[in-house]
Parts: sequence; C-alpha cells; structure tokens
Amino acid sequence: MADGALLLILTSPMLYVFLFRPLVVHIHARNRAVEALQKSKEEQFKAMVHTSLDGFWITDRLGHFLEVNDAYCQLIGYSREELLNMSLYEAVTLEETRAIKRHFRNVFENGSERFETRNQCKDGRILTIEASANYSSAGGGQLYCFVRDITERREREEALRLAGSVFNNVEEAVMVTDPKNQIIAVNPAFTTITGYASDEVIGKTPRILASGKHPSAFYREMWRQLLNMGSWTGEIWDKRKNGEIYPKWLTISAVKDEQGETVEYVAIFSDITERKRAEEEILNLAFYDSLTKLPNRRLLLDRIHTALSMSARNHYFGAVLFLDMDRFKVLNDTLGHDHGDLLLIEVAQRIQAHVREVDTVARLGGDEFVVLFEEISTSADEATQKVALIAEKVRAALAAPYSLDGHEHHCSPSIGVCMYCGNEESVDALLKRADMAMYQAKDAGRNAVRFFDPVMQQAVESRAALEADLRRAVPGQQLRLYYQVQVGDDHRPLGAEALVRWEHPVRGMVMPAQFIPVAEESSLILDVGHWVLDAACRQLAAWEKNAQMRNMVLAVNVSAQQFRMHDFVEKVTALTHSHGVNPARLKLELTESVVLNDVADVVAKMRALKEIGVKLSMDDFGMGYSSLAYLKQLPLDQLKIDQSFVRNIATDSNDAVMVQAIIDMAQNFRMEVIAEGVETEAQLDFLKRNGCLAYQGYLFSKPVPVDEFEQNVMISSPEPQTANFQLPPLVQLASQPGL
Ligand SMILES: Nc1nc2c(ncn2[C@@H]2O[C@@H]3COP(=O)(O)O[C@H]4[C@@H](O)[C@H](n5cnc6c(=O)[nH]c(N)nc65)O[C@@H]4COP(=O)(O)O[C@H]3[C@H]2O)c(=O)[nH]1
Repeated sequence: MADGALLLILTSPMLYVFLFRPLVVHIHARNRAVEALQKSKEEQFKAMVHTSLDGFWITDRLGHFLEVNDAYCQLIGYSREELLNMSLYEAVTLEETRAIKRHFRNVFENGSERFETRNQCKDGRILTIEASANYSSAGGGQLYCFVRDITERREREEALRLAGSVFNNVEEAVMVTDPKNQIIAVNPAFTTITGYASDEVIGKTPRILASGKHPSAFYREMWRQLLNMGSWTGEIWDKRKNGEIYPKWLTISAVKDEQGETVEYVAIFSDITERKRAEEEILNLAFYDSLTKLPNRRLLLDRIHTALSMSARNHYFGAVLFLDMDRFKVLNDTLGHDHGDLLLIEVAQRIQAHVREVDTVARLGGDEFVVLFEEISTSADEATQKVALIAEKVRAALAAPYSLDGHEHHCSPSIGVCMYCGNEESVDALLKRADMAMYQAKDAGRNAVRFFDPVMQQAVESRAALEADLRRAVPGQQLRLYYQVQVGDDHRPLGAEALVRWEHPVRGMVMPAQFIPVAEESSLILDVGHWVLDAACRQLAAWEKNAQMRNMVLAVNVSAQQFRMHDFVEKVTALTHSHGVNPARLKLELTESVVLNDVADVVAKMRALKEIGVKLSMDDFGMGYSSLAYLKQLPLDQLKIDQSFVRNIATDSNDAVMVQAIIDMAQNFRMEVIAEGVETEAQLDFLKRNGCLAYQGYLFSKPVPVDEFEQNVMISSPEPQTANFQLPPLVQLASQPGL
C-alpha cells in the first residue's frame, strides 16, 4: 500500500471510531496486561534478589552501582545508599581494579563470566568473593552479578594446601594413626628415615618400628602421658627397615574432635643419629684425649673428686698412680712424633690391660698418665700391698720392648703412687704428691715405683718457701757480694771472683748452693744475675779510685739463662758505661751449659762481649760435655779447672791426668788457665809444675766481704802488684760466719 493511502485510512474519522479506537484500546489493554505481568515479575525478581543469601548488585557499564541487595550491603559493610553513590571499583582492593576491568570486558563480550575477586569492606577487611556476572543491554547496558563470600573456604583450602605441602616436603617424618593406633598416613620423609614405603605400613601399628631397646615400662609411661596430657616428646631408639637401630626425636600428639574424642594421633620425628654423633664428639673432645681415647685431665679430676667423696663415706682406701715414660723426649726427637704417638697409644693399652675396668686410666698430656684406683680395701696395709703389686705389674709391662712401625724401642716408666682415704686432701694435693713420688722414682734411677714420702713433701714445701722468700731478696736488698781472691804463680792477687750471698732476716746467711738452683728454676736468676753484675761493676768503679785495687779483675758468674737473654750484651755494655768501668776489669765466668744450646748465637754474643773488652772464662771446665769441637770456636780468655779435679790431683792419677790435659789444651788454644778449689800446698805444687799459673782456693782465702778482701789485698801488696798475697791465715778466715 502507498503511504498516501495509509495516511488517508488512518485519518478517516470512521475508521478511527470503528477500527482504530478499539484496536488502540485493545493494544493499551494488552500493554497494561504485559506491564502488569512485567511488574509482577520485577517484584518477584526484586523479592528474590533482596531475600537472597548471596549478595547481588547491578552496575552500569562503568561500574556504578544501580542496585544492591541487603546481603551484599551486609557483606561489604556499606549501606545501600552509600553503595548507590559508589562504583564497584571503590569496593574492590586497589590491586583488583585491573582485573575487574578485564572481567567487565569479558562479560560485555561473552554475556556472562564467573570470576573471583577481592572486595574491601568499609572497615578495611578484605574478602575473597566469588562473582557470577551477566550482561544485559537494557538501560544502556547493565551488569547483574551475584556474589558470594568464599574467604573462609579459600583460607581453609590454603591451610590444607599448606598442610599438604608441609606434610610432603617437611624433613621430619610424619605418621598419622587412628584411635586404634593403626597407621593411616605417612609422608615421604617417613619413608626416607625408616625405609618403609607408605603401603608397607598403612594398616599396621607403629610397633613395626620398635627397636626392642626400650623396656615395656618405657612405652607404658609414654602412653600414660599421651593419654593424660595429650602429647609425648622424647628421644627413642627405633629400627629401620634394614634392621639398623637409630635414635630419633619424637613428638606424638593426640588430635581431638569437638567432643574431645581422640580422632587421630600424629607422630612427628626426626633422625638424630648425626646430632648424637656430634654431641658425642664434643663430649669426647671435652673429656677424652684424642690420641689414646683415654679420659683427659678434666675428666680425671672430676673422677678423683667423686672418688674422694665416696671414700669419705665408705672409708675405703684408694690410690693415684702418676706415671711418666723415661726419656720419652729422646724417642720423640730421634724417631719422630709419629713414633712417639704410637708409643703413647701402646702405653695406654698396656696400662689398661693391667688394671680393672673400673679403674680410671687417664692421660694428662705428653707422656704423663694417671691411674685412679678406687675402693681397694678398708685396710691401709692391704690397700698399699695391692697397689704396690699392680704398680709393679704396670711398670714391668711398660718396660717391655715396644715394636713401633717395625722399629724395636726400649722405654720404661717412672711411677709415683699416693694413697688416699677420705676427702681431707684436695684433688690437687693428691696429684701433686703422686707427681712428687714419680720424681723420686726418677731420681732413684728411673724404671721404678715409689710411694709418696712425707719427708720428700717437706723438702718440696721448704723449697717453695725458699723461692717465695727469694722473690723478695733483690727488692729487699738482702743480697751481698763476697770476694774470693785469685792469685798468680807468685801469689800476687790478680783479682777476685764475686760470689753472691743472701743475708736473709730470719734464715741468716744463705749460700748460693742452696738458692741458685731455686733461682735457676724460677727464672729469678735473671734478677739475681743482674743485681750481681750491677754490684760487681759498682765495686770495680770504686776500686778504680784506689791505686792498690785499680788493676783487680773481677770474675762474675753468669747463668745460662742470663746469657741467653737477647739483650745480655747490651746490658753488660750499659752497666760498664753507667758505672764508668773499664770492661777489661770484668771477667764473665760462663759454664758449659751456656754453650750447649745455640753455639752460633753464643759465639756471636761472646765476640760482641770481647769487642767491648770484657774477659771470658769457662767455669767448672772438665765437668760437662766439653768438646774440642766447640771449644776451639769459642773466643775464651781462660779455662777454669773445676775444683773436683783439683781436689784429688795429688792422690788420684785420673784426676791428675785430666788436669794436665786441661792445662795443655788451654796452652794449645792460647788461653789462660786457672785452678779453683786449691786447698793444699801439694795441689798448688802439682799445678805449678804442670804449668797452671793462676789459682783460687781456700789455700789463699775463702770468699770474704769487700772490706776484708781489700784489707787482705792491701796487706799482701803494699805496692800495686809487687808483693805476694800473704796467705794463709786460714784459721782466721775459716772463722768468718756464714762462709
Ligand atoms: N771446698 C772448697 N770450695 C771452694 C774453694 N775455693 C772456692 N770454693 C767455693 O767454690 C765455689 C766457686 O764458685 P763456682 O764454681 O763459680 O760455683 C758457684 C757458682 O756456680 C754459684 N754462684 C755463686 N755466686 C753466683 C752468682 O753471682 N751468680 C751465679 N749465677 N752463680 C753463682 O754458686 C756456686 C757456689 O758458690 P760458693 O758457695 O760461693 O762456692 C764457691 C767458693 O766458695 C776451696 O778451696 N774449697
């Protein structure tokens, strides 16, 4: 139909009344019905949406909320009014905005999408949301979306995932059992540690792992704790599938349900073999000697301490045996430390083989061993007899030849024994006594057993007291110098030997033989030696002013320790300078022990001393290990024949020959020679006849204080070096106190 015709029809009044109007009315009615239907559907939809337990929202294409239900408002914490003024982008976390845009695009393109997002509540909480969105083009395009809070579910899943990953990856073995104690799950670490795969143990009880090392009472106690406290933790020995028994650290926990009923037991354990080994190693290092595996000093002291307390309670006698291998150092130095070590191991084994298992054999260090015997007997006599027997057996065993790496070696022990009963003596004192007895065994010629002797202890104690006093001697100005004249063949005084004396306020005059060895051992000799040198130089300086004394040469004893000091030469130089003394008036008497050490160093020092003009004499010559080899290297001015040879020259042909030889040697090396300890005319006569032209001894004078010495010199030589030394008024000299 043409457009004009239709227009005509529609505009015709008749048509309008009979056809169009009813039609319009019909259409209106139908539309109203449709509208009503639609309205009721909307109502239904609204009701459904608002009563839904899930959240629901509608947004426009840009995400502005157009509608939200109560469930969503409750979920997110905003009111409906607030949300209708917000966009979805404000209700999600910042990190989610990009994802939301992507989801929107997908929904626009595909009509719908399910996705997961993170909403941020008004109070800041973050919720994991599962969203199901649909697109409608109505109203310019809208998104309808049902949302559900799945935060808890996700957290549970995550926790489970984590637990699963822990279960599978953890280093500890995990074993889960049901309430009847049947294994229901094990993790891979369980298989690694025990050797059992899960299908080999599931359905079985954990008894399959038991080592049999623990008594049933141990397991009863474990279960008692597990049932009462809900858990048990401890160390336990179990057995691997391959039969190996190993220690593990185990925690068992009972898992209960809401009613408090145990639903599972979870056992978590780790293999502590390595840890125990390391602990043992540390313990061994701390308490055992690494070479011989014997207890070390620390453990020994502890054991002695306990033994003394026990003895105080049960009144049993015990003993401490201190032993040291004779000349072990020589073996170590000659055969090497490896052989030394082998010997010590063998010694340890031999001692152990001859004592009871309960006795403690310990190594103190070096070649020193100690055996502690406990509870030998309540009778002192019986205990001593028994210990003497064992000690002798040990001695004999240790003195038997050793075969060390193919070399046969002979070595013997010196053994000191100290008995004890009760705990009145300290551990230290006991060991010291045994040690002292051991030294007595050494003094008795080695390879011997000696019991502690109180007299010996007395000697040691008085020596210690002497040392303590000696420490105060130099600062307390208690030392004195005595002078013993040295004369030439015409008896003219050539000089003197300075000999130290100690004037102790209580002990009186102490002779050097008593205190010099103590000083040597305690290094006090350095102080004493320095004092002597200083005093000697001061005396020489004083004599410089006296015409009759000016030419005196003063001999001073120098100990090996003193000479070894790196600055010895400097000290001598400084002393001669500071006192303004001509060094040629000072003669240092060295003993053979000085040169025994480092010959090159000794020679260098001697040369340096000679360079400044100091004279050098070899004291006690003939006594030591004098050898021509070193003698010719030493820049000596004089040899001093030891008084022990001089003493018997008139009666003992050996000594006479020896003295003759020394005199010849000195002459050959162009050295002076002086004899000490000349007491008789016969000795003097022999010496003179054999070419010894200088003397020192009681025949001329005992060592005397300086005044007396000066007096004697002046009497004997009114003019310097012209008259003979007028001697001997020996009876007078001998009456000097303290000489
Ligand atoms: N029987 C006998 N003895 C005689 C005779 N003539 C001298 N004597 C003694 O023999 C010792 C000689 O000194 P020495 O061999 O150096 O032996 C010295 C020396 O080794 C050491 N000594 C003394 N003073 C010192 C010192 O200042 N420093 C050091 N390091 N040692 C010293 O002490 C040792 C002993 O000194 P003294 O008791 O003074 O003993 C002195 C002296 O009194 C004699 O005719 N008959």
